[in-house]
Amino acid sequence: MNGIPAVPFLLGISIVTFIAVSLDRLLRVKKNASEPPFVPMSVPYFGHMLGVIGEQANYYQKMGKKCGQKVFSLAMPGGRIYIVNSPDYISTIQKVPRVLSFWFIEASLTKNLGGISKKANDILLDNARGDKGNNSLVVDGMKATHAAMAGRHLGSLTLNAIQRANREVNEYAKPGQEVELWDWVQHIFSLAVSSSVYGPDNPYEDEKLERGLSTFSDYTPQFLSGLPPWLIIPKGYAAREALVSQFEKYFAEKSDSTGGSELVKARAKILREYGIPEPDIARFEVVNGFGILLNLLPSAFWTIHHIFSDPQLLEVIRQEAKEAGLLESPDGFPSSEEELDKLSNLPLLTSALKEAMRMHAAGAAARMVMEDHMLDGKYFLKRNSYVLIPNKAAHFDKSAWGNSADEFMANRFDKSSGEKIHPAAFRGFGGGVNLCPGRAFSIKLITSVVASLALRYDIQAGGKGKWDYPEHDESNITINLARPLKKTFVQFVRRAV
Ligand code: HEM
Repeated sequence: MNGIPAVPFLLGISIVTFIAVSLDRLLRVKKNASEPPFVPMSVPYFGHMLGVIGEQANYYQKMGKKCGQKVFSLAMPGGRIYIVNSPDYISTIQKVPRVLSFWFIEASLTKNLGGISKKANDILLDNARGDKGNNSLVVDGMKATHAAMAGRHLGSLTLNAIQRANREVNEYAKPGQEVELWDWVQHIFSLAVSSSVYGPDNPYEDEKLERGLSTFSDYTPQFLSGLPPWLIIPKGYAAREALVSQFEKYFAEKSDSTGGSELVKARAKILREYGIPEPDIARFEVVNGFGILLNLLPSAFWTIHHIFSDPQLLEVIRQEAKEAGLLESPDGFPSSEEELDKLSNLPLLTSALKEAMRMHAAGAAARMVMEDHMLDGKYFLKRNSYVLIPNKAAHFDKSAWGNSADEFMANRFDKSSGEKIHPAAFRGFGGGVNLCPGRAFSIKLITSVVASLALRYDIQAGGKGKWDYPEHDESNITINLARPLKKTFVQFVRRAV
């Protein structure tokens, strides 16, 4: 031991070994032989975590290709996540919603995301696992939401949204004026949806708040980290608190019961019945904004982009809208609940919307494993782990969509085209008991605006007159679709009808 004293040297070795063994115990995943195969990683313990941080949901698809498996495990420090890239297994997952739970995830994330009080969080988490019977705030709240978006409530909600969209389109589709399409879409659709949900005192009438919801949601991972948001993400925190303060005013002035839709009334009612403190109701509603608004906006954007950038498709959509009788409606928008039926006669436009949602999917649906479970009798899933279902993987699966999976085919979802679609391969609105209750509303609103635009306007791309592909911004983990990365400048040109 030339020059190095033996005792400190051995002590040093022992400390390093002790730390290494302790870290290994802490970070190593004890695998069960029946778990989905684990994909090896290049950086010990942290490789997959770094991959997910760097590439988000695209990393899951990459690992699927690397290991050649549709169901696989990624070891994370101290745990694992399961990735399901197969429509067949998605169907299996949907059959056990209480064991592989979306509702539990929603409940457990609301505390940090919405900044709700301890009392509200305790009420929300009480029986969120479902082991004390069937009732809990999260399940009863979902049931109330689904009921408020069905039957006659759905008709009035949809009509109100469409009428507001009509007003905004007339105001903001000014011929000869150049607008940025994503900006325009966000404005028209945010106001249409939020005014129909919240009524005359709609907090999102203030454009700063309307855009603030996106800003708030962009910081979701940081909110979920549990670190003080006012310190680490002052911009996201300020955006959330500005919304909360406007919604506190909204509920304090009873704007929900005087002018709000059945949806906002039903949700506030169930929160009050469970004893949620009044200031927390505003916080719950701000988080609900993600579901109500954020997926709808890119769905509308990509539908408009695909249709108006393709003159042949636009012409067929125009013809379809005429045949559905929309030319006889004021400005091409249904003006009564009976007239909403006209929107059911737009099979190609409805198909093009779903195809746009398929092509531009992002993110992943998440489920929590509530108890040890054998998926389809084949794969062992360990309690308290996450199952992730990347939307893109299902949407581009060639075994489900055929060789045209990578192409935009406007009529793919039109039943008359004869294409059979795997029941779990389209994840646009989720599936099973968690199927989106806003889907009929969203489809009618978007198809209504696009049909009216098609009948009344041409949309010309600015600059060189060529529609460029604006590419994907997939940075927001709460949105199921990519937002456009680059700006698209356009001009509206009135047509003679
Ligand atoms: C184009 C617009 C929309 C898209 C793409 C969309 C997408 C989705 C998806 C993918 C899910 C399932 C999540 C999962 O399984 O992990 C979902 C669930 C949900 N959506 Fe939507 N959504 C849209 C509009 C709306 C609207 C307008 C509302 C309400 C006004 C809404 C309320 C909900 C709710 C409450 C759930 C949870 C359902 C449950 O667990 O029972 N969505 N949505």
